[in-house]
Amino acid sequence: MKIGFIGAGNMVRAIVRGAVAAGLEANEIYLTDKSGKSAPALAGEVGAHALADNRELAQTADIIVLGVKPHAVADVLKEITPEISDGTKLVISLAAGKNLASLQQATESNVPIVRVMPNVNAAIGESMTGIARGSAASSKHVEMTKKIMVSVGRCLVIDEAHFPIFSALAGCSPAWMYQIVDDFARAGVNHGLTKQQAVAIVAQAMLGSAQMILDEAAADGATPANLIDRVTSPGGTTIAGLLAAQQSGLSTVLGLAVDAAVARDGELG
Ligand SMILES: NC(=O)C1=CN([C@@H]2O[C@H](COP(=O)(O)OP(=O)(O)OC[C@H]3O[C@@H](n4cnc5c(N)ncnc54)[C@H](OP(=O)(O)O)[C@@H]3O)[C@@H](O)[C@H]2O)C=CC1
Ligand SMILES: O=C(O)[C@@H]1CCC=N1
Repeated sequence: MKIGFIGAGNMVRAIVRGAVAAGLEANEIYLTDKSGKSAPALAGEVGAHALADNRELAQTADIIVLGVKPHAVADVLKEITPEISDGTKLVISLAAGKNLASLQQATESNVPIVRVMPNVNAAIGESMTGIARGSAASSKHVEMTKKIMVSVGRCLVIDEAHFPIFSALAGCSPAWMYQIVDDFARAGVNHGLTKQQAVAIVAQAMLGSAQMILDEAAADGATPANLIDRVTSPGGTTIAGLLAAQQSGLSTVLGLAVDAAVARDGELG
């Protein structure tokens, strides 16, 4: 199965690197870009092929992944429509905010389209990816999409109505997690650690905490709130820090970040 990626930016690089590391055949991957630089660079790095234009890519590939920014998606779909209008090729869109109806409208109604929301942790096989099926796509197309995305992390087939919140919690949140680590690390620097020491300490704490949340939920249904109670000794340091953070609006701030991302998602469509 030949997979063509239109766009070779941050998200496509993450998926291609992760998928090739997981065993996807690089020789079956085709890439295009706008500048003529990023696709050859990525192709050279992993052993894939860079092609000169999107129509050639659409002719060549069996699965076409739209990896351009949301505002460019409709034009790219129109450009490749002559190559995909017979409905034999699967189109996968990564674009935030572009719903299945608008994607379908930008091409022929029989073209199978699957909408996907991955995240950049795909590069290390740790994406959390949402998948929704378009009106012309079959369960076989969903399985084909899952096969690619499972190679770079966990997948959930979700109702398309949940894409905006999924996009905030899974697509955007890595940036927020990186910000949280950076903020904690700066506080560590303020207390005498080097930035490198502080980042390593906080990143390991975040990694271990995420794994605990998943493992404990699977083992006995423990929630993050249950885990918090195990750390907060009565009269201790953790409860002092937790209350200070809550009094300064930590929960409100995180909720506002999610609300802003969901609102912006609605504007991109
Ligand atoms: N970044 C992320 O964490 C996530 C992104 N997404 C979605 O993925 C998509 C890509 O985002 P991201 O990778 O961050 O964006 P980037 O800006 O990093 O990459 C966009 C890519 O599209 C290429 N491009 C632009 N126009 C064309 C065109 N007409 N034909 C071929 N290639 C073109 C650019 O080429 P060139 O390199 O030459 O400029 C670039 O390689 C977006 O729709 C976004 O919503 C989804 C989930 C997470
Ligand atoms: O910021 C964005 O629009 C994209 C979608 C999710 C993560 N990055």
